[in-house]
Amino acid sequence: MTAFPDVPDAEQTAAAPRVDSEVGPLRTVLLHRPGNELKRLTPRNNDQLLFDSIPWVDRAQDEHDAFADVLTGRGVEVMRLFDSLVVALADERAHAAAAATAVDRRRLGTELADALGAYLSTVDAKGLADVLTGGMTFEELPAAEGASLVRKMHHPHDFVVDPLPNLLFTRDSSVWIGNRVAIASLAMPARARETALLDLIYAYHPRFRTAGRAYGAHSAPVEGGDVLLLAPGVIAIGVGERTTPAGAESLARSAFRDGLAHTVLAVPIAQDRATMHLDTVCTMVDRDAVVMYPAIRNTLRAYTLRPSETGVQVDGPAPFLDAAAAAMGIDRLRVIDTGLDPVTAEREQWDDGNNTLALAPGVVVAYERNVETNSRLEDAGIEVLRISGSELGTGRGGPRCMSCPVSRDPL
Ligand SMILES: NC(=O)NCCC[C@H](N)C(=O)O
Repeated sequence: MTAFPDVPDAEQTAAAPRVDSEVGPLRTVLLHRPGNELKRLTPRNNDQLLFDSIPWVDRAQDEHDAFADVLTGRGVEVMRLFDSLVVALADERAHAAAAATAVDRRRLGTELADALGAYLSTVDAKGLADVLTGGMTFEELPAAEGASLVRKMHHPHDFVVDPLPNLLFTRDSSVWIGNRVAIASLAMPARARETALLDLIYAYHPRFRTAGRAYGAHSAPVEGGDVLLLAPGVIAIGVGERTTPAGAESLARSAFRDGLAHTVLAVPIAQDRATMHLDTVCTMVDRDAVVMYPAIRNTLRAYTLRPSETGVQVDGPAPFLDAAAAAMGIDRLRVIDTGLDPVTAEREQWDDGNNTLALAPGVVVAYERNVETNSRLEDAGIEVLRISGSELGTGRGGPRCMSCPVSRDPL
């Protein structure tokens, strides 16, 4: 007898959502193949939309397909965000809620807001997903020409619905901790609407129907790129450009309350674009090893949070590597660093050399361009599966940023 009669058998036998570590064998991952939203990027809007240059979209798609192929070639089930969204939007409650998230009344005024709402209510799930991800311009809004001042005063290429080019970085918008999913609270206005889409996917996609939630999109800012599951029960949370101290504390409280963690390390990182998330400077490559930007190796510190009878006990700060090893119950965390000389290290850190995605202990996906870091990883016994990322990298994210693990086997 199947647990959910209306859920396809293949999905009922798929790995249950659960992630307890960074390196447990990866079973299922959520990716987003870049689509029309990347075609919206221009030299006028790329900074605001958090891209460093204008990607060649066809090539970015090819690179992403190759990334997905590496994962499927290693037995990983790849779920795609766009397809998952279309499945979720087939439910009319999700469709109505999604359309509402796209209508910005403050920007559009009553007449155009109503026109957009009415139009979106008529499009099918795929058409709505296209607008939600790729955005819509004033000239694309198929409403009757009225006397709307808003329409007259906007350029036809201005956005009625903003595109979401950073959906590519599925790591940041949601994160699985144990058997619960935390919808992130994204700090940058250009990404804020992403969480509404993830919220709908997790609420209405049959695969996630029974998934419990941790934390919440309306809480203080926390982005998934800052959240590292160092070991079962041990979470490191970067605090910098994106995740705030209040966000880290509140995620820690939520994880303690739900029994998902016994220790949380809050790790201050520089509030710069180059180090926007903890996973831009440090990712796990084995049960007891990280690849880390050498410039921070000796200065990275951590506050240790543990549940206490009165709430949460905060100790430190102490050197990150010591605090992490102590929390993980190991003698020491091995460090493989990015390049020998400071200039190479800085270049490869910028190009996401530290941003690896572990498929299993000692097996990672990395951008091929970070030659020095990759060879240092191999010297340390790590298998490196190289992918090209010349176009994908224009959004400033690597293999870890572009993947949200949904299921990993226990270590
Ligand atoms: N975890 C990550 O470091 N994600 C990369 C996000 C890049 C994106 N363009 C952003 O600025 O948010």
